[in-house]
Amino acid sequence: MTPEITFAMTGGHVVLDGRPILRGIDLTIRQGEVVAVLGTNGSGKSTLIRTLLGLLPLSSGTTTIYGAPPARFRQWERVGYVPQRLQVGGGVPATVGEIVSSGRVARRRRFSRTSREDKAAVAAALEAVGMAHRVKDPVHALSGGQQQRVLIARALAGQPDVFVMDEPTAGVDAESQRDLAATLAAQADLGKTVVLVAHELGPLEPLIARTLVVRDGLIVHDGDLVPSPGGRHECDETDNGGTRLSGLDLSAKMTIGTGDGT
Ligand SMILES: Nc1ncnc2c1ncn2[C@@H]1O[C@H](COP(=O)(O)OP(=O)(O)OP(=O)(O)O)[C@@H](O)[C@H]1O
Repeated sequence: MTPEITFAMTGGHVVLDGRPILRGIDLTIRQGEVVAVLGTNGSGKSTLIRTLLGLLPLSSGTTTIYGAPPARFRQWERVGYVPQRLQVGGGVPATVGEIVSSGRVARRRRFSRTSREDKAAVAAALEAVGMAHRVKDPVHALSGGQQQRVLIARALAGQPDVFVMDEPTAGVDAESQRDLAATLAAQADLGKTVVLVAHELGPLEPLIARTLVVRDGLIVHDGDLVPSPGGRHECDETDNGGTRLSGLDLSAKMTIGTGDGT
């Protein structure tokens, strides 16, 4: 049976502040795929994943999450989003435990109390990112990399069907990157979809089955990431949309680590 379609975008254009940022994206991601979105700063990677999630509106084209346009999508418990940065509003100091527990909200019935299942999922997620010992600490007392791990735990706690991660390894130390790779490998084995934006794949690289390269708001490559003799990585040349990219061109534009994420 063909896997369910997680995301489908057709002719996706996004204009921000009068500037075209996405300029015609056609993309289908099926359940169980592990996809890396690569590209230079400002190429449109975050815009693409935020638009897939309905956080930014299309100026033209269509996009769906599990078959529904974002505005009509109701199964948010199926989606785990890890944004680039932690944003805690209201000036109230939230603890690590509270942030991770908030990942369960979409799963809970309105006004229902935290269940044993909720507590177990939160504890397992904190354990997976090595932050269980900081559960009572305010998130603002954590380093950037630790905050990133808390955001990953929040997504894990929700036990979603798809993880959408915007630079999940940014600022995260090598050991924690390896832990994340192991965690995501286990999720992929469970048939979860993973879409992640990265500048350096590091230990995540063996998981990646498909690579999208975004340049100037277009997907200029959709396919494998192939190792180059120099130890760095570059994409093969069967790109999408008629733009032919040489490996040299790409590796000059992107830094894709090959080693332990250091
Ligand atoms: N809210 C916004 N209003 C106006 N322009 C925006 C907005 N958000 C992003 N942009 C612009 O859109 C372009 C693409 O930004 P985006 O964040 O998608 O890039 P990116 O590929 O994720 O970059 P990075 O690797 O630096 O995170 C940039 O030129 C950016 O300045």
